[in-house]
Amino acid sequence: MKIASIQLQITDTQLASDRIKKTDQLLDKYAGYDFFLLPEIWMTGYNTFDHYLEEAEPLDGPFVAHFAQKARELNAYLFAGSFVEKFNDHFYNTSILFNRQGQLIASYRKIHLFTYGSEEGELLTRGTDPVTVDTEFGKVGLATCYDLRFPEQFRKELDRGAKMFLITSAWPLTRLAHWELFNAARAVENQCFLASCNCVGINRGVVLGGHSRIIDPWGNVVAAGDENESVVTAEIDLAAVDQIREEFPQLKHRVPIE
Ligand SMILES: NC(=O)CCC(=O)C(=O)O
Repeated sequence: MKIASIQLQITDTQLASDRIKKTDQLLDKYAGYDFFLLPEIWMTGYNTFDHYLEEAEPLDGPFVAHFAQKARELNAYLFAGSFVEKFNDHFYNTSILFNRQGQLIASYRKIHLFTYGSEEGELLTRGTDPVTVDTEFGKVGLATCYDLRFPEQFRKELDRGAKMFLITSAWPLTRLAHWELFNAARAVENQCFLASCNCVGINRGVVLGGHSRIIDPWGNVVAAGDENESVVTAEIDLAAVDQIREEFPQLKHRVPIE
């Protein structure tokens, strides 16, 4: 599987339409790849909380339609990151995954909303269900940024058969050490691949940390970004998951703890 994590730069002066245009251009540049990732609430800007409600869209709105078409054009899986979803009178931080035909095969509403210096928890409703979904490469589990701190969500996804975690993020540079640690820990403890997509740039005074990663089930960082806009790429084979689980069967040694 050829995978590309599009580590977008977010600045306060960009228009949403320009962000989409730039993203389309970056995606087109990597046509031929099998799997793409984009960051968290990148169209609005994660820290642009005063725009959340006005820019929110339903799941059958233009944002989702646009990237369904893009996945179809690219003939690739596209984890288009997250956007502010409006459903009835509620708003969610919802990430979306399309298959090669442009079908929306999974949507995930962020469970652990971030409240530390963030308005996310006041504006949005939290999701309740972890999400896993089959792809032609194996089952993947979805998660969003702050979720990384909650290993039980990833265990649940593992127990549902996940072989790779896809993480969409807007994680700040000030806690880069935590980001690197949790990316690796979630991969190693579950013997899964993990691919993450973080943004870079300065959004409402918050310096975003980048360092998107692709990590194998042994914890090796196969590819990683820095603090600049870039596309982090790798070629991986999810068969390595079964191989490593067989060679080092830690998951068989779990003891139920009440
Ligand atoms: N967007 C987020 O969820 C930020 C999470 C974060 O900054 C942290 O966990 O630290």
